[in-house]
Amino acid sequence: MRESQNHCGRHAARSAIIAEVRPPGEGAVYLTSAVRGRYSPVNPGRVGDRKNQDPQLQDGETTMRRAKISIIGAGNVGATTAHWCAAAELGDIVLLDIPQTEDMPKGKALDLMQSSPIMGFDSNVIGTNDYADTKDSDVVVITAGLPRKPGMSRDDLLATNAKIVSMVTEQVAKYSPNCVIIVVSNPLDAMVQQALKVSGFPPARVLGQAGVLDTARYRTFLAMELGVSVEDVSALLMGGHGDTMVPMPTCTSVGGIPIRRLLSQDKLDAIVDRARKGGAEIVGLLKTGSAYYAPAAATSQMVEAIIKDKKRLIPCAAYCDKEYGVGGYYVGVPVVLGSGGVEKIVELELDDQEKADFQKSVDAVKELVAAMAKLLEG
Ligand SMILES: NC(=O)c1ccc[n+]([C@@H]2O[C@H](COP(=O)([O-])OP(=O)(O)OC[C@H]3O[C@@H](n4cnc5c(N)ncnc54)[C@H](O)[C@@H]3O)[C@@H](O)[C@H]2O)c1
Ligand SMILES: O=C(O)C[C@H](O)C(=O)O
Repeated sequence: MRESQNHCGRHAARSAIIAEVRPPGEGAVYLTSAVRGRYSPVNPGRVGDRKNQDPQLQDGETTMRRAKISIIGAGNVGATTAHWCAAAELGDIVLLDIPQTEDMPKGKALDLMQSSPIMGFDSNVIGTNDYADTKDSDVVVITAGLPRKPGMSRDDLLATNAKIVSMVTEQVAKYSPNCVIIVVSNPLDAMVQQALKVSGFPPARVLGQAGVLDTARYRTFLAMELGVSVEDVSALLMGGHGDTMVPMPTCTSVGGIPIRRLLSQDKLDAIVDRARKGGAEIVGLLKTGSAYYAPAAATSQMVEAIIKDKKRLIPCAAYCDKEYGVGGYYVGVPVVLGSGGVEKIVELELDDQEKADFQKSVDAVKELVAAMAKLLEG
């Protein structure tokens, strides 16, 4: 085993039970590593649900282990998300694709594992075509589905991807009833709505990735224009993951300086426009598919927020009912993301222009969801 091959002393110590802790009201929890997985600070409740996997444990004792992340769809976004998650040692990773892809997910997983001695991570990565291997995941990322090609809009993927996301979600919910689902497949806002419906999960545990990516694009273009570090650019975009997404100049600052004091309205408008069309720009360059490095980085940031219960305040596609008066749809809003999934939707006072733009975006999402319902009925 890898454990015994390197850093012998460290691993020898790890393979023994290294500590015993008793969270209030729970049985003994043994912090173990090599054999049963390292203690993960994440989701102790969820991890603790998997009790008695070890026959040596007594009733009520639990085994802590690494967090388990399953990624459905081992294509560009899925495999790259696995890469970022493994490199950040967020947990053990299962990469799943359809049987027609045969051993492809296994090949990608093994390749990633072989980078671990160089990159210095101990996450276990497996590839599979069998949902049984995803059992009891803490987080499941759905990237299954077609990407668009030049000349297509994300909405052109609706019919095919709605069916794929429905089939995938059914299996995910069956094997990991307590997980948090992050949907990435497009058209995003409709796909995450479908995942909510099929999973039957509470809305807090089903969310979509779009806002982190869209905001990252906006921040990148602002940093490029101003010649400053991206780290100093703080920003927010709201609304659906489409051309109607809503930039929020009032929530954009660089080193604490409001953006309007640094850039003319014309320049800001041009940057906003480029961010809105950021996905299409990459599709036009790649020609064979759509962006994946930045989408995967965005997704792994969300996985990290959940796994590490970080309470990140970031934009995600979250189910909004009364919030912002949306009325039961997924749309990009700022949320607090932690081990419970969407733990809070942050409601901002919008100015008149922002309100009108946001409503336009919500209307586009509603139309898409209605079109999906028709397609799935037919
Ligand atoms: N939300 C976002 O910000 C965002 C960003 C990038 C891409 N996307 C979307 O993510 C999806 C994936 O993009 P990609 O570039 O990885 O595409 P890709 O073609 O490289 O990979 C998709 C994978 O899904 C697999 N798949 C298809 N049906 C499946 C099923 N029923 N079960 C399991 N796996 C299945 C395919 O075999 C393929 O390996 C696309 O819909 C794309 O539009 C969304
Ligand atoms: O543009 C796409 O089709 C993929 C993704 O939604 C993106 O924004 O990069």
